[in-house]
Amino acid sequence: MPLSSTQSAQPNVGQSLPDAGLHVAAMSGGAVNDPLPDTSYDDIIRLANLLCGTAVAVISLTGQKTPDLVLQLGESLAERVRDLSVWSTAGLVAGQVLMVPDLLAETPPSEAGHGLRLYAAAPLIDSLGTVIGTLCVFDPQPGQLSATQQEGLRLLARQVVALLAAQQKIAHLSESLEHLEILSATDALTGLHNRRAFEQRIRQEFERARRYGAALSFLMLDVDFFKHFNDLHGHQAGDRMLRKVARTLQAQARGQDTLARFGGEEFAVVLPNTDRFGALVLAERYRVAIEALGAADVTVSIGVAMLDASMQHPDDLVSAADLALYRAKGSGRNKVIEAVRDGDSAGSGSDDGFAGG
Ligand SMILES: Nc1nc2c(ncn2[C@@H]2O[C@H](COP(=O)(O)OP(=O)(O)OP(=O)(O)O)[C@@H](O)[C@H]2O)c(=O)[nH]1
Repeated sequence: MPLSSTQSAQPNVGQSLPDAGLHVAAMSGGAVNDPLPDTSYDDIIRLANLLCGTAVAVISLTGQKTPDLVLQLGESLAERVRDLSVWSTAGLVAGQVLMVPDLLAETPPSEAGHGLRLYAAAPLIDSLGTVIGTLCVFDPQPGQLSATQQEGLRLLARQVVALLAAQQKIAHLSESLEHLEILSATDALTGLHNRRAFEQRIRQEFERARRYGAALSFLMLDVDFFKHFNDLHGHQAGDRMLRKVARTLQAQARGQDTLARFGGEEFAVVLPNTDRFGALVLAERYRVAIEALGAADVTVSIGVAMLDASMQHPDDLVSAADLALYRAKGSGRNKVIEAVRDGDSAGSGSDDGFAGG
């Protein structure tokens, strides 16, 4: 990945001299991400050329292969730059600028086709004192950098290191932030969405469904007699069972559905674009899957609610499902019961539960 884009097309320095003022930036692949604008590196490269009166400037990171360097400088010159850096490790570590007044004098004629003669490199030294690369300048004319130019190049090299460090810090921070965001939306016990993430999702889906007239259904599930399970097997076994229930529900869920732990032994499922029949079928599938676990007779009761015109707030949908769940509990548990719908007099779905299929 280049630290900066080239100002013009890739220079073929193996065959012709680059235009005066041309600058090139290169680095070994993928060491840093891109949160800082590449123009920062462009500016440094431009400054290096202005300061030194040179034609080409390159930021090169060592330690890895440098395909971009090869691409931009040509095989033979890239090789030469690497060799020079190796030769001069001692000088570079001391922070000195390495200068070769005439590369031609040091290069076998067969490899001198790049046409660049003056070469000077300031080391990029990280906070541990390790040389991590160079900021180098090249020119088609042989020559020398003055003491002031060398000092300027060294200072610019320090700015490159500062930019790289800032870039790495930003990348690290954004990784941590991403991790925190995931953690803050996840239920620690089951790995499902937590209540907070659920509330955000149901709000979004509620608004979306009302705006576009789309179907939206919601399930509230509660593990039956879970207090008894805990009393019998202990709280830790209870935790394991909740994880198992969560995994089982997850295995049945579709990609668009949001499965969350609502609290305690209660789970919630938001079903976008799902009508009444689809929701009842899904709920029955969940119920059967938990029953089929055959684990210590663990079952779930499920209340099913659909968005209707009377509902003004996501809580209305949740309350409707909650009431249906209450009826499922009251009518024997291990049941799927549909909420009373707008316009129903006595409510739909008998308390005998839904027989899906
Ligand atoms: N192990 C474990 N138990 C929990 C957790 N959260 C809630 N519980 C338990 O779940 C039980 C819920 O009990 P109740 O609300 O009386 O309901 P129930 O026993 O499932 O009975 P019904 O819902 O009426 O079928 C309580 O004993 C809670 O302590 C948890 O994270 N881990």
